This record gives sequence, C-alpha cells and structure tokens, in this order.
Amino acid sequence: MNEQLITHLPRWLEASRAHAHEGKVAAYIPELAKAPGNALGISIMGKTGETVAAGDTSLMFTMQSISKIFTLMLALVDNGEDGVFAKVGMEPTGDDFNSMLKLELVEPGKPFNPLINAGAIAVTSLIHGSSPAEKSGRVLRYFQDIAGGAPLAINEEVYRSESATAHRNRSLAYFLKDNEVLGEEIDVEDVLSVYFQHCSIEINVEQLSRMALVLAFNGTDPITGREHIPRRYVQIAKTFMLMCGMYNASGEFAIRAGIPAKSGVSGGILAMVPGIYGIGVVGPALGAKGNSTAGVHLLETLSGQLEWSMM
Ligand SMILES: NC(=O)CC[C@H](N)C(=O)O
Repeated sequence: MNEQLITHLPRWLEASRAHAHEGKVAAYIPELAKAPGNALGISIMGKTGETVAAGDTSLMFTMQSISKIFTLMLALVDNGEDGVFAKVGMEPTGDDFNSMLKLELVEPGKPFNPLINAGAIAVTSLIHGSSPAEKSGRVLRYFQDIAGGAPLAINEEVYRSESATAHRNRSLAYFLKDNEVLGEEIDVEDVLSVYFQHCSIEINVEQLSRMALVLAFNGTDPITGREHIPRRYVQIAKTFMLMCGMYNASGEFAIRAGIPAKSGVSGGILAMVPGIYGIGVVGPALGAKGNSTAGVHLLETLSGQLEWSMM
C-alpha cells in the first residue's frame, strides 16, 4: 500500500468532509433523508486485500445507482451484447439521471444508456428468472459473490419508501412499455420491484471497495483468483462509468479525477484505479447533479495527489 496514502488519508478525508455542507441529503426517496449529512467514509483495497480506510467506515447505505453497473453485467451474462444493446444505447445524455427528455428523440423509447434510470429499468427487465423474487435473488447472490461472499441484504424500509413514491420511475417504465422496449410478456410493476430492490441493497465502504477491486482487475477477484465477470463485460461497464457514471457531471469528474466511477443518490461512490485499487466511498450530502460533494472532492484530491488519472 502506498505510504503517502496511509500517512495522509485521514487528513485528506477531513479536508473533504468540509465540503459536505455544500450538498444536501436526497429526500425524494423519503427514507434516504435519514442519512447523516456530515458523514464521509472511504475504503481503498489493493490486490492482496490490504486496505486503507478512514472516516465513517461503518455507515451502511443502499447502493442505489451503483447497482446499475452490476445489473448491466448480469444482463450481459444472461443475454449477450446484442440482446442488451437492442434495448438500450451506448451514449451519454448530459441530462439528469431520471430525465425523460431524450427518450423520444432518436429511437423512440430506447434509453440512451444503461446508467440513466430508464436504461437501468430496461436492463433490469432482461435479467433471467421465472419470477421477480427469483430475479432479485439472483441479483443479490451475484452482488454478494462479487463483494467477497459475506451476506448482503435489501433494506426493506428504503425499498418500500422508493416503491411508494416512484412516480417518475413508474412513468419512465410505462413509457418503455408503450414503446415495446419492455415487451408484451413483461409486467411493468414486476420489473420495477426488481429495480427498486437492487437499488436498495445495503452495503458498507469496505464491501464496495471489494466489488470495485473485482472490476479494477477485469472481473477476477485478485484475492481469491476467482473469475466473477467476463473481462469483456467489465470493459463495457468501465467505459460507461467513465462516460456517464457520475450522471451529467461525468465530463467534469473525468477531467478532474480521470478514473472510472459510479455514484448513487445515497451518497455512495464506487471507483477504481484500474489494475491497482478498488475504492468505496460514502458521503450522503449530494450536489446539484446528484453526486456526493465531499466524496467527489476526496476522490479528486486523491487522484491529484497520487496521479491516478488514466488519461
Ligand atoms: N441516481 C440514483 O441513484 C437513482 C436510483 C434510485 N433508486 C432511483 O431510481 O431514483
């Protein structure tokens, strides 16, 4: 583990924590509003499992949009590239993550990419299983294996809270149905329940850094040597992360930090230094574009200090 990182991480983290007050905890899912706005935690894991961590590392949070990366890879395993990209595009939008704006623009109903909500809902509909419960079970086990094997669980309060208030996501999903991106055989509410459940999988920064480590090593967990995800699918996921992992702030993050990352509205960020580190961050206060203000500041600081940019 890098000496500079071990020495300075606690200080860098506290300096970044000062940026939490620039953001606000998400409240459109009422249950998320209970998270501590001033929290900031990070775990950075190297290839033998050595970890350096700082801040609020025991805070549990839901994966929210971070889950979209892993459901994309599971859908790719289930359907192949042609099957997935028949339903969802490969382009960033520059719009908010829950925007409807471009859904009608190019190919009606086909979401621009799998990381905006409409695209992620389309991807979730492709996950194999004979019932919503079986699909959610497969997703949970997949995430759990990649996170190192310890049991993960769905936060039922967050799931119910999102499901009860998801008017926007419901309207996106019915629009997809109307345009046959969700096919005849697909029940919209079933797809939404699987989607809300994978968004509600609860995790901590250490588990998140292990998931990121598997991506940093192209789908094979360097600690166990076990291949979890085909390399090609990790390549696709990392490319999307770089292009649109931080919503419509992805360009700015690519310029400032230059590493693949995916954020969620709970304030979590999964990031990686390819071939070196898996990183999990949480800082529930979000900026205007839906990313953790303190978390982004910390990743940009680390990238600047340690020259992590891939560019
Ligand atoms: N940006 C996010 O993290 C969004 C995920 C959230 N579950 C939603 O669909 O609104």
